[in-house]
Amino acid sequence: MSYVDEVIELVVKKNPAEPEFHQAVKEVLESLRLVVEANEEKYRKDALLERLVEPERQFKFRVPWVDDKGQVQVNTGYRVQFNSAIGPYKGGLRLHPSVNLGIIKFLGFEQIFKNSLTGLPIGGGKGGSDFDPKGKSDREVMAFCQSFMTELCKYIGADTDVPAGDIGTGAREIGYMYGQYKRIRGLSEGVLTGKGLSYGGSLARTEATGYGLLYLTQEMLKLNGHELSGKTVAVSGSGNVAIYATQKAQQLGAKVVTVSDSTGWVYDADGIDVDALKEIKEVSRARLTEYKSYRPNSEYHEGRGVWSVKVDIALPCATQNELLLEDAKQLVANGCIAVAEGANMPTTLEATEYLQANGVLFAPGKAANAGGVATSALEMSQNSERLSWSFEEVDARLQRIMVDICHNMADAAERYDVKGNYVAGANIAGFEKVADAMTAQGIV
Ligand SMILES: NC(=O)C1=CN([C@@H]2O[C@H](COP(=O)(O)OP(=O)(O)OC[C@H]3O[C@@H](n4cnc5c(N)ncnc54)[C@H](O)[C@@H]3O)[C@@H](O)[C@H]2O)C=CC1
Ligand SMILES: O=C(O)CCC(=O)C(=O)O
Repeated sequence: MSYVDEVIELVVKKNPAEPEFHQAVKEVLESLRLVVEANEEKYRKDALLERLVEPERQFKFRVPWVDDKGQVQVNTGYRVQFNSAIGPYKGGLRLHPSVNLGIIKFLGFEQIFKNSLTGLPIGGGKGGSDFDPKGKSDREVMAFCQSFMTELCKYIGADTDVPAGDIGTGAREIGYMYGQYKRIRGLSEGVLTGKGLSYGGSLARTEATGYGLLYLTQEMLKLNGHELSGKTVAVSGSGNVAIYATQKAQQLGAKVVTVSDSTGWVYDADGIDVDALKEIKEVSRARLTEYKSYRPNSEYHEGRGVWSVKVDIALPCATQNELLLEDAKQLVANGCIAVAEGANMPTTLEATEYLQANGVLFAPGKAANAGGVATSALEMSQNSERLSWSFEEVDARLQRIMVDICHNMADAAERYDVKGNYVAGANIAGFEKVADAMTAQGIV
């Protein structure tokens, strides 16, 4: 059996009931076959792959808090510190009822290679809780965040592990967590990113993941003789990534015609109204059913369906495994030319393979959504030097980083004779740096 297959088997055996983690490991290791074969003797002897798939450390903890009725609620908190070979652990905190250890491990594993691709010195980590912020009052969210940080603060720090936002964790939650960290540890430091602008946040971090997704998509199209301007785009999700992806796509001359949430989706033939979307999701924290009151000519549908719309480009920006094989078939049948992942692992393995086999340009999340964490690293730099850069400066750096990522993944694919396979290219380019750093630092 090949070394890659042995390690995939080991991961499944050692981590049963963690299907998302298996999926992420398979996707990465399958595309590293050629690199691993070229270095097999050394990697085997050093158990490099076995070390890569085993988190350096993981925490699971109780999070008790009191709801508005005076009832005590208990959630489970997680932080997985996956790999620090190239820098302090870095990655978001997901607050969603579906969160479990396997989901945090898949996200943490992806984060290792994504962070490496940014070219910045950040290792991979991820955390979160099965707490559901939906429908909770501000006071309840604060009570949860304070309790969560009371435990988490023992394991994080500006030079060790720097969490940030993810699904369910936005500026409000980061604010409450930062306040509690400072209260307990007495340190005003860049321990979290995505902070508010009045207490150490970076301009453009809110926009960064969505904007970065479009910078990379635009470059990928350019490399393949297409342009973004004039294209019709389907976006899924309506959270942080989806909103700013929609905004930047429209600024760059494309038309976004869909957005979605966990209960339904909107089709707006005239192009999504970003101001209305922001009002509904960022201010009122309401459902997409509200969109029709801003745009009477739009359509609202229950359930899923954004991938059934005829578009040139698809940008999945909601959650994992939301673009399935039948969706991929529909996109291909409708003439879609490119898919770029704003979310983490939104496309199943079978759907990815189908898209690639049918000539659709496919940018994997670890490259396409790396602009968020890259800008978080820029926030860390600003915190360390106790300065704030202008929006234009951060945005210009973000653009450069995304263009570089695009070229690095394309070049790595070419080097290994899989030209145009950006899944392989991103995995190879991300892996090479981490493997090199792990090797240089000895058996740890
Ligand atoms: N916020 C960031 O900077 C980054 C986020 N990501 C990824 O992007 C994706 C979206 O994250 P955010 O926009 O930050 O979160 P968010 O909480 O702001 O928005 C999440 C969106 O996904 C939808 N959603 C969640 N679960 C769903 C489900 N089961 N079915 C259908 N829709 C669902 C929600 O309705 C919402 O529209 C996630 O995969 C996240 O890991 C990736 C890189 C950075
Ligand atoms: O900004 C960060 O540190 C993390 C963003 C994140 O969670 C992600 O890239 O998936």
